Amino acid sequence: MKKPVRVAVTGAAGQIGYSLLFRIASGAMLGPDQPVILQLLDITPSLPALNGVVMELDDCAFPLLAGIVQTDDPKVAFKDADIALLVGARPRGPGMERKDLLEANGAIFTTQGKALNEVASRDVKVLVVGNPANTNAYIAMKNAPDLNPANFTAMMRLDHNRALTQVAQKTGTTIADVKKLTVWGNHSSTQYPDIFHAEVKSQNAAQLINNQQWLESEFIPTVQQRGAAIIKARGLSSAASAANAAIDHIRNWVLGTPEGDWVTMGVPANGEYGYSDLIYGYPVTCKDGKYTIVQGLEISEFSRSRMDASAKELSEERDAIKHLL
Ligand SMILES: NC(=O)C1=CN([C@@H]2O[C@H](COP(=O)(O)OP(=O)(O)OC[C@H]3O[C@@H](n4cnc5c(N)ncnc54)[C@H](O)[C@@H]3O)[C@@H](O)[C@H]2O)C=CC1
Ligand SMILES: O=C([O-])CC(=O)C(=O)O
Repeated sequence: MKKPVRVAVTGAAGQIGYSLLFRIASGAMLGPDQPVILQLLDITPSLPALNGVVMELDDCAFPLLAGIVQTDDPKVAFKDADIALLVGARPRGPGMERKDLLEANGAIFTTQGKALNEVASRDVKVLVVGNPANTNAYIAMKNAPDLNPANFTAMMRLDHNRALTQVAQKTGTTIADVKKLTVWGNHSSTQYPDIFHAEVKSQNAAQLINNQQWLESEFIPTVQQRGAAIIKARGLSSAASAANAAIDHIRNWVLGTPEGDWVTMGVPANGEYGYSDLIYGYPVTCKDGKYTIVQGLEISEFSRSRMDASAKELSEERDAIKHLL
């Protein structure tokens, strides 16, 4: 039996938490032979609801679930954590952009960055889901100076998965046929889903689809606005698909990406494609628990202007949260 992995999840009593915890405990994230200890954090008023979720986890009798911690103290939740999923934060409502949440949510990531810095495993893999995810990840990273900045990531995988489905549906293929998509930039309406390097059954996706009107007027806006469309339809922001994307992100980071493909992760930019001091959505491959940004892709003017616009928005968000660093 392998040693259990400690997985901290914040906002564990919320709607994403409810879709996420059961799948982690069942082995969907780290594999069918990997025991986990769930270390669950929520705010004090949500602890009774969290206790109800823990009762349900107990009632599932998951063979891989080696322990559960429930707490309102980040230093308890993050103690020796190997993986930290930072979900707990306010969601947006209709008519809001995700960056409108910075004021309400930013400070959460100062406190949690400091707590991770103090008590988490020195190799902790952090995924920020709470919005605005990229800038919240930046805040947490900057408040954890003793940890490797590379271990702080933001969730762009939902955008990546949304783009995969749009391309598969357009080309009448299945998800397994679509490879090497990228969603550059911010998890916001400026993100840039890029099919110019993507492949459908080994053919270049942009050439195969060959429809600039669809690309500009349908594909890109549909992916950019999908979160808002879900809020409009459901009255609540996406939860099951967000939890699924978090599981995909961590599974690939820990267990690797398949040969001949890559995924999108929001990771610290250190000059790649001209961006730095941001958490930016890049194509990455993962191996042995480490990710590597795919370098050297040719970037057209069409792509560059969109990638730059998203970087500009991220640098504006960064300027707005200087007081939290
Ligand atoms: N990056 C992405 O692709 C996506 C991000 N999100 C974001 O994820 C976040 C959570 O969404 P939901 O689960 O739907 O919201 P929710 O409101 O259902 O749950 C949030 C939970 O976080 C808790 N919480 C609030 N402050 C906290 C703190 N300081 N520490 C620990 N827990 C805290 C709340 O008590 C609540 O239980 C939102 O910010 C949402 O916008 C949602 C979908 C996709
Ligand atoms: O749109 C929202 O606010 C929730 C979210 O991040 C998404 O669904 O991509």
